[in-house]
Amino acid sequence: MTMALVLDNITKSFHQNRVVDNLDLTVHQGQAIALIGPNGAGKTTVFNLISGIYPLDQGRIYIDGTDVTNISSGRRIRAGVARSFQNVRLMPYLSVMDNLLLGQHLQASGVGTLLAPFRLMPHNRWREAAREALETYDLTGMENKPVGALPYGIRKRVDLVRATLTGARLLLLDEPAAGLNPSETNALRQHLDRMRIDGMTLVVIEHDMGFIERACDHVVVLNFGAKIAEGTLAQVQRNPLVQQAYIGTTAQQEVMA
Ligand SMILES: Nc1ncnc2c1ncn2[C@@H]1O[C@H](COP(=O)(O)OP(=O)(O)OP(=O)(O)O)[C@@H](O)[C@H]1O
Repeated sequence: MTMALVLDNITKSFHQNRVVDNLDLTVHQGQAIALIGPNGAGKTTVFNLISGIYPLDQGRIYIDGTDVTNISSGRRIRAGVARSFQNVRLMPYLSVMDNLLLGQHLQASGVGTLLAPFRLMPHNRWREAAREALETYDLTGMENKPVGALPYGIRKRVDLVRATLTGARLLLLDEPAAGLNPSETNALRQHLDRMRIDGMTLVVIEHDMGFIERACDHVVVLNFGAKIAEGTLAQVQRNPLVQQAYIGTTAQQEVMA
């Protein structure tokens, strides 16, 4: 099975604070992994390390078998990593279509980027791909609407479509279900399943255990930057180390449910 992501013994400290501690993680292509842990456990930092925002202190990161440890954030995007943030980062005054085209434009390199402003070939091809993706993700008819006027759940879905259009094969999702109502959450799960069928690999930071149970097949638990458990959600919920890590936290009830 192809390994979409390998974290090989990665470590990161800020000043004297070891935030990611000798972390090993392997994610196979098409898998959806949840990264959970109490506040401050290091989850966002792991995303920042995978996407190349911060350099590692130690260890190596492989994406699709390629060692990306020393390559820039921009080149990692071209290597197939996309990220969806908790606060949707789209241009609110631009239409859905323009946001999607902008995403494709920023990701592209070489001749395509040069030709795009002149509305030559790649631009039309991108527009066609964007239209198809909008249809696939149940957003038909939305292309001319300004993003800022759309309900939050729809904006999040547009953000997901933007990520798929970058040609990403590994998607890092930061609390994708936060702020969604139950029917939007259900639709999100179905869309993520579809992305996986298409070969996308997902790593998800999420606090909603019900969502994790339905959307992810493997759960990794961090505490103080170290992996303390992994397995199915039921397995990690039964783990005494996990229960101990969450004691006294606001998420205690959810994790031990
Ligand atoms: N750029 C930085 N400089 C210094 N400390 C940082 C930096 N980024 C993160 N940290 C620290 O690293 C630790 C882990 O933070 P991180 O945001 O990765 O945790 P988290 O598990 O995502 O938490 P949460 O669930 O609250 O979002 C925290 O103590 C945080 O203060």
